[in-house]
Amino acid sequence: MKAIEIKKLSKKLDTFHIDRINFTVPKGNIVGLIGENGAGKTTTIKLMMDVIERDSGEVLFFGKRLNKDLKEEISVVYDEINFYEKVDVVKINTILKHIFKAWDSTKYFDLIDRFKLPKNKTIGNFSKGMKMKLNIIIGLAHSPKLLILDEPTSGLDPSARMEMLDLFLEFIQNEEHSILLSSHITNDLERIADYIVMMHNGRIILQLNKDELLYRYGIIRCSEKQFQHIPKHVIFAYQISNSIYEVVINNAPEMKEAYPELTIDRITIDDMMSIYIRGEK
Ligand SMILES: Nc1ncnc2c1ncn2[C@@H]1O[C@H](COP(=O)(O)OP(=O)(O)OP(=O)(O)O)[C@@H](O)[C@H]1O
Repeated sequence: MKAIEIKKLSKKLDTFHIDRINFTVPKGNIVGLIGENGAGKTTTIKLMMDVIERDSGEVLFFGKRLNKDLKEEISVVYDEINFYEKVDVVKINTILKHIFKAWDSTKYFDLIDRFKLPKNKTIGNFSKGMKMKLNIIIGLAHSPKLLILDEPTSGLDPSARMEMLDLFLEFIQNEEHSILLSSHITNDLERIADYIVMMHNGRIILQLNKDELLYRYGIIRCSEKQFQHIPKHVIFAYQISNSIYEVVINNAPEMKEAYPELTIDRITIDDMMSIYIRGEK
């Protein structure tokens, strides 16, 4: 079962084009959507949720088009909070329990305590990180099956980030829950994501199981002469700095056997993205 299935989703904005993107979020999994600033991650999420009207393509949640009932089962957390400024967390509970059918006040206050958010301050006096935590807590307290998070950890300090990642892992434990999470912090995704979807210039350039990605992809640092021997079809991207070629390849295990003289290092998702963005394809 797929929690999300996106088929040929397209949208032309002024100078930017979301170009026939396809990807899926399998139920019970965490999918990390990564890409540089302006790659189109937020626009994609807004198109999925009908916040922006799409030109073409289809988005299915649990096999169905978005409707009122489905919206109850999906939480979308954007990286901004803008309408709760004058109230405190207690008042938010009072408001939202009347809005969401499945609002869980106990879960909400448990998480408020767990993340040490003050009960006596209005949200306008919260720090950016505190607002971000609150946003995520609200997202979880209306008991969704699917959580969609846009840059959820970017304003958090390292210990809060780790705690939030643990919370996401707890959320998917029952195998009925799924997460789509956009982030620049690829370390976070390496830690928790089951699948990685890479976006660049409004297109999906790669989607793969994370373990397979880290197993299959590798990085070769070599001379130009050695570079000429690397079969072109295994090259994902490369860049040249100070006459050293840094080459991202898509079949490290086979290349290690075929070219034992080459040193093939493990790759990070950061390296992959930055060489793809700055280098040659
Ligand atoms: N309403 C709009 N009208 C015109 N262009 C837009 C609109 N919204 C977004 N864009 C453009 O779409 C592109 C993608 O923006 P988007 O916010 O989706 O990127 P992103 O991957 O989420 O970036 P970031 O990591 O910086 O948040 C940008 O070039 C942006 O200027």
